[in-house]
Amino acid sequence: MPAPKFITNKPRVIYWFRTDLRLHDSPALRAALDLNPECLYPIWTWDPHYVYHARVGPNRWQYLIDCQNDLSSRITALNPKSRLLVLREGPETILPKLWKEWRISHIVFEKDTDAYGRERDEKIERLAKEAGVKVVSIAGRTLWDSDDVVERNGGKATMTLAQLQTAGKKLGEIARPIPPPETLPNLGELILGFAHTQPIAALDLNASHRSEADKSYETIAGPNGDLGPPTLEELGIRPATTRHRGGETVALEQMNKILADKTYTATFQKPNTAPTAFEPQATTLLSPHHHFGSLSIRQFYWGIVDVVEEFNKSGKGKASVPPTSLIGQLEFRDMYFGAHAKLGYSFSQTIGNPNIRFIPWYLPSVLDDKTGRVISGTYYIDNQEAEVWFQRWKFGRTGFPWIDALMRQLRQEGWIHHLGRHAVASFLTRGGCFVHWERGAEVFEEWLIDHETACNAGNWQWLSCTAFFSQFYRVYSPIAFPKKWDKSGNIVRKYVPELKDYDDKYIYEPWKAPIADQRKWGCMIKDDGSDEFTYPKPMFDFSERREWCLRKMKEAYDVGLHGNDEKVKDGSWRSLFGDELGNKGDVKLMSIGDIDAGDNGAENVVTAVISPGNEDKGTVIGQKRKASKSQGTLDGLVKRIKKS
Ligand SMILES: Cc1cc2nc3c(=O)[nH]c(=O)nc-3n(C[C@H](O)[C@H](O)[C@H](O)COP(=O)(O)OP(=O)(O)OC[C@H]3O[C@@H](n4cnc5c(N)ncnc54)[C@H](O)[C@@H]3O)c2cc1C
Repeated sequence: MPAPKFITNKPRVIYWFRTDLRLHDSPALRAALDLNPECLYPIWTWDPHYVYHARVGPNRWQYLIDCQNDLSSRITALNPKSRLLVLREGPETILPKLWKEWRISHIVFEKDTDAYGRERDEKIERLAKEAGVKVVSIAGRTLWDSDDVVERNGGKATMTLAQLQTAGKKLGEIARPIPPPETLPNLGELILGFAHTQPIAALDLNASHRSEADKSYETIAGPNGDLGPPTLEELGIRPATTRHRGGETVALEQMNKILADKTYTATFQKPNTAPTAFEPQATTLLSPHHHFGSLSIRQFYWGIVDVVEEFNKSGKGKASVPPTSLIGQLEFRDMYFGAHAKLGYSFSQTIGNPNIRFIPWYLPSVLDDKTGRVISGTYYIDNQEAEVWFQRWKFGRTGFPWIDALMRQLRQEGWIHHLGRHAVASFLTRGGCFVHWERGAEVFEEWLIDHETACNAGNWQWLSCTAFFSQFYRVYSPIAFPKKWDKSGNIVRKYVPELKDYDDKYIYEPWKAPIADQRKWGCMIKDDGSDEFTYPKPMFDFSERREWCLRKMKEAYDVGLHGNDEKVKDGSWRSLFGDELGNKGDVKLMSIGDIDAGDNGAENVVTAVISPGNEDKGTVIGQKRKASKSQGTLDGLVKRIKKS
């Protein structure tokens, strides 16, 4: 295709916002402005991949919309004739039309090393080449370009902090942040005279969060025809419940407040921050801003470095250092990005991943026969009891108040402290339920406002001792661990209000309270109901489960298989383990979407019958909406959870 003709010789630029919803310290935006364009279109493409195939609950949707509205206002503050343009169409179809219609010469964006992001961008680059449009893609999401990190790590995934730090040293000093632009070019004319391509209706992993049908693809420019950011109503998504708000303005305020507390910033040590603290929390809560790029990681990094230098000179004491310091936290983030950048899709799953130990967890994922990738939200229910434990864990009904408080905080607010994440992840996997870490990672994907594939998958691997960390005998107690931080259990009183009047002595172990006291404190510990006057008994004996899990972990470590071993892929691993797991049987269920996240949750349970003998290959021979087979105790549990 011949190159488009331009009226002037100046570039006409699309700036494509994706992982960088900010104006400050954006190397890619700077590159776009350095082109000295005749016009600049700041756009966001409403990509069906994220709308339907990534698991996103109401709180993260709201956070994204907050970021978009704030960005749009900040753009308009610099140029009243400009704003963020949200185009309700996927990038692969809309961009070629825009290039033509708007006579675009360049498209500029922040580099994305996520597996899907890379695949999408490769396609866009091909299409741009065909259309004679120049592509400028610049790293800015991490301290160092993750591809450069991998290269300096000998072409390997960064699996330890030391590897990241060594690669970082070779790459040299992290660039200082770039100041925000003082002006922005005008938009070009906003012609949208082309046909709108709507996505093909496919499986919607977020259906359970919608109270109405998604209308976001009805028109290209949204209900007001102004290309403004959508609302939750337009998406049909239920209202958000989080108090955490997104956007560059809030992010910068939050960061500046943290940096102004020089002692906190300089002496921060992650293991000394209380996971039981919630208002205010003990750590920075900047992770969702880093995820959406509403706060530049380098801006924060250099802010910390400057404070640390000043603190060390002040004679007030010695600043903390990695891995426990704030800089250490940012380095961990880069380490996971380096691993993900190298391994792509296989980073976030066991099967096919050479770095992940194989543990025969319950509720393993179903794989796509063609790609070998996990089909998000689908798994084998190979053990009914484990499925019940998993659902009880997810909805905060385990009977262990510490675990339930955290899981309810996560669902309600979309953020929990790092050590809280440790506690619930350890409990679900190697320290209690022995459920696959991929199940937990999916729940986090759905509910976290800071969900980041690299960090989520990487940290779940760490906590389940499948990669990055191997001390599986270090298990978090759901009683002794929170007691160490908060004897009176304020976090439980806040998020498990049934127990708010319990005495400190029983707050983490309410089942031990005498019946008369249970009555006096207005909440009976029993399993046959879930109203505000009852709270369940613990779903298992924790000590017994811990011992059982430790035995299984030791066995798996001794067997020594990894995600890329043939025995793991073909299912013959079973012959190497004892039969205690019981994950055999001829009919398996898998569920797509959510068992129960809302009123229509049960509608979204999908069952699939797996042909006997094909369990390991994941061959689905029949699939239909709504459970066709009684799920026994599971149904009862779902009903009880819904009632609560
Ligand atoms: C099971 C599990 C799942 C997790 N999933 C995610 C996720 O999806 N997205 C995410 O950003 N973090 C994730 N984390 C890492 C960590 O818990 C959060 O980044 C952190 O709690 C965010 O709170 P904060 O901003 O107050 O962190 P702070 O302690 O204030 O740290 C500052 C920044 O450093 C980064 N950071 C800190 N710890 C980590 C870490 N362990 N790994 C990667 N980056 C880190 C974050 O960007 C954070 O904002 C997960 C941890 C666990 C154990």
